[in-house]
Amino acid sequence: MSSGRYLLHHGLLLPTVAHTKESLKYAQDFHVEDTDVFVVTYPKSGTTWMQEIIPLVLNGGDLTPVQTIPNWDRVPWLEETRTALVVDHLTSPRALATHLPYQLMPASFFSSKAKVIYVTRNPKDVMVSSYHFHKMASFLDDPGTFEEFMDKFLKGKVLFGKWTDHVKSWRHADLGDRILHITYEEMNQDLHGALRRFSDFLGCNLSEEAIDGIAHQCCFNNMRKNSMSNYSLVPQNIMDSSKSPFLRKGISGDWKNHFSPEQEAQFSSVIAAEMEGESLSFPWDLECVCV
Ligand SMILES: Nc1ncnc2c1ncn2[C@@H]1O[C@H](COP(=O)(O)OS(=O)(=O)O)[C@@H](OP(=O)(O)O)[C@H]1O
Repeated sequence: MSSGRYLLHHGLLLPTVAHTKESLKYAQDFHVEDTDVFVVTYPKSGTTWMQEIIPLVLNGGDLTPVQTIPNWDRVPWLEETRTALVVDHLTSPRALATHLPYQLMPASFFSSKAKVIYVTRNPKDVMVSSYHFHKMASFLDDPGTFEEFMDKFLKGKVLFGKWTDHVKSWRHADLGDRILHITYEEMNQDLHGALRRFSDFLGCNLSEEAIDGIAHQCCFNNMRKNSMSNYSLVPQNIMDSSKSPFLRKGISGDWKNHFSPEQEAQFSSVIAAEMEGESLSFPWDLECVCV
């Protein structure tokens, strides 16, 4: 691991391009408002998609924010350096994103009424997406071979630590009806249905017409064209989309194009062992590699 590119925060690896000790202290001391909405994800699980969706849902489908504000300022990451710079420009209800595990949320979050939407994605597709991201992002170490990256992923020696720890921390969150769990796969399969769930959860009462408009704006092909959301504003020497676009494929199951049967078996057995006793079921549980 290259020194200087990463820092450790409570044992979690974070990229210094976006996080400093000051930004992490800022996140810890952040004053959460009851009306805040947090989009929570393990990296590569659909964060950018939710940074498009949630402002639209909260604004009744008004396209202005997603057409004029880059996603990182529209729904800033709580733990990143930019939040302190843009938070005063957010209108209420504020939408914020975070990759933090539950226990590292700001102290004021736990006593607030803020809502959370937690998006989980098949960890195999998360790993594939992350692998390609490491190839195009110059501020991250080269991922090495797929085999080497899988080893790091399963050991949690990747951004924000182990996928299993992150998912479990938020599944055990004591938040009652303040939290909505959804999967990337459900969103991909039925975006309209997901939007209705978000609208109900956030009390937005969106019309079917508004939901149609939001679904149109948020579909992969349209988001890919939106310079406020496709990371094309980031200079190529920082994110090189010729190596891999940020909005890369946007599908479920791309892992089947990357894993050998042996890798799939090893990956599944490590994840299953770490999720044992959780009694969680996910849409991808019945999939296996076809040989
Ligand atoms: N609209 C839409 N539909 C379907 N899929 C989408 C959409 N927007 C983003 N994506 C896909 O999400 C993956 C990136 O994840 P994140 O946005 O969480 O990345 S990050 O954590 O913010 O770096 C990345 O997945 P992969 O394509 O598998 O690499 C993106 O393509």
